[in-house]
Amino acid sequence: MPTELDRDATIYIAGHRGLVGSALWRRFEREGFANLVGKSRAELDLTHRRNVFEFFESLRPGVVILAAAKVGGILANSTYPADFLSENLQIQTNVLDAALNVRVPKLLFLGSSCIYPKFAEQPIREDSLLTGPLEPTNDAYAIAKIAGILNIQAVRRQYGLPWISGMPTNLYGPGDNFSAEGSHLLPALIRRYETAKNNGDEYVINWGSGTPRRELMHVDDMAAACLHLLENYDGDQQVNIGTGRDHTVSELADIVANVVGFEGEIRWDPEKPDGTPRKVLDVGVLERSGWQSTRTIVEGIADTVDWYRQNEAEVRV
Ligand SMILES: NC(=O)C1=CN([C@@H]2O[C@H](COP(=O)(O)OP(=O)(O)OC[C@H]3O[C@@H](n4cnc5c(N)ncnc54)[C@H](OP(=O)(O)O)[C@@H]3O)[C@@H](O)[C@H]2O)C=CC1
Ligand SMILES: C[C@H]1O[C@H](OP(=O)(O)OP(=O)(O)OC[C@H]2O[C@@H](n3cnc4c(=O)[nH]c(N)nc43)[C@H](O)[C@@H]2O)[C@@H](O)[C@@H](O)C1=O
Repeated sequence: MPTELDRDATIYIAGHRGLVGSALWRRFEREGFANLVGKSRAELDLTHRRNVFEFFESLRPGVVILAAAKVGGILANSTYPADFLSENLQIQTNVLDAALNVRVPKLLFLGSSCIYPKFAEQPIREDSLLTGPLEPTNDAYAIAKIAGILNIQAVRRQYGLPWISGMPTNLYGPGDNFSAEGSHLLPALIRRYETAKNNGDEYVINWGSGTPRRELMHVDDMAAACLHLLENYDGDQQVNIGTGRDHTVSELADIVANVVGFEGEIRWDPEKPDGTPRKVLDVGVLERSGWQSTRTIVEGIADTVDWYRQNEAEVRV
């Protein structure tokens, strides 16, 4: 049963300065929500349990979206698994417990497509969760996210609150982290190619073999899907959020090269991890609920390259 969110509700977007949180903020503002609340990590560190409880007791939000997490690309995840597991468990347990304490009526928890088994049948359906071993480069992060899904299901069962979970595919867009070592594929490529073009370099070196396939979604589409789910979905099972279309890393690199205008050679570094060979989501549940992604990958990358060029001095690196 669709339920429109009250445009005057107090909506706490945890992680509102990140890639996802800032896109959610833009989307909700555009849709007329008047009481959005965000706190930077410096203002409220979500690993500090007591502070998180006090914040929720004073704010008593009507809607919470949990987009705060320790996030990084394949190398960051495989180099710092203990940090990814511990910080994410702390952040989400504190936020979900504090939200339960004041009985927040609507809540969306965000995980990631890496929760699914490394060799899950493609496209990956929601019910393939916990049917096989995880991809080792991000298993610690994935376990924290799986705990979050179970936390939402447990609250629904024990307390009857209509909280939900969304599992986005790989995302990109304005506000991304463009760090050379810590970022995801697309921001890394955009910065590398733009720098190479500006420096007149003859070649760039990308990671791995270029053969893995990835599904990439523009973060503004993902934010629209999140609002849609909050208004149109009330179920126990996590919902995949993606486009349902994927490309090889090498194809994505060629698109970035074309959009940026880099004409040099592309080399590959086999010492860097490839990660899972393929993870394209089955987006049937999302589409049957009434939302579908329409932006093409070329449009999305062109938008992000424009944003990068206009904000190069301030991007996160
Ligand atoms: N990026 C992607 O490709 C994908 C992301 N997701 C999910 O989306 C969510 C958001 O990711 P994304 O926006 O990319 O990540 P970002 O790194 O861009 O943003 C994360 C945000 O979390 C905040 N944060 C981190 N640690 C703490 C803390 N201890 N206390 C308070 N705030 C904290 C940061 O705050 P501050 O800015 O103040 O430091 C930042 O705003 C995550 O749950 C992630 O799993 C899912 C699939 C793919
Ligand atoms: C969203 C998801 O993101 C992470 O998983 P991932 O999909 O493997 O992430 P990625 O974007 O970093 O890499 C995708 C592919 O791209 C190749 N690749 C080439 N060149 C660069 C490059 O320069 N940087 C990066 N990062 N990758 C590169 C790289 O070798 C790999 O084959 C999870 O850890 C976890 O955080 C998670 O949930």
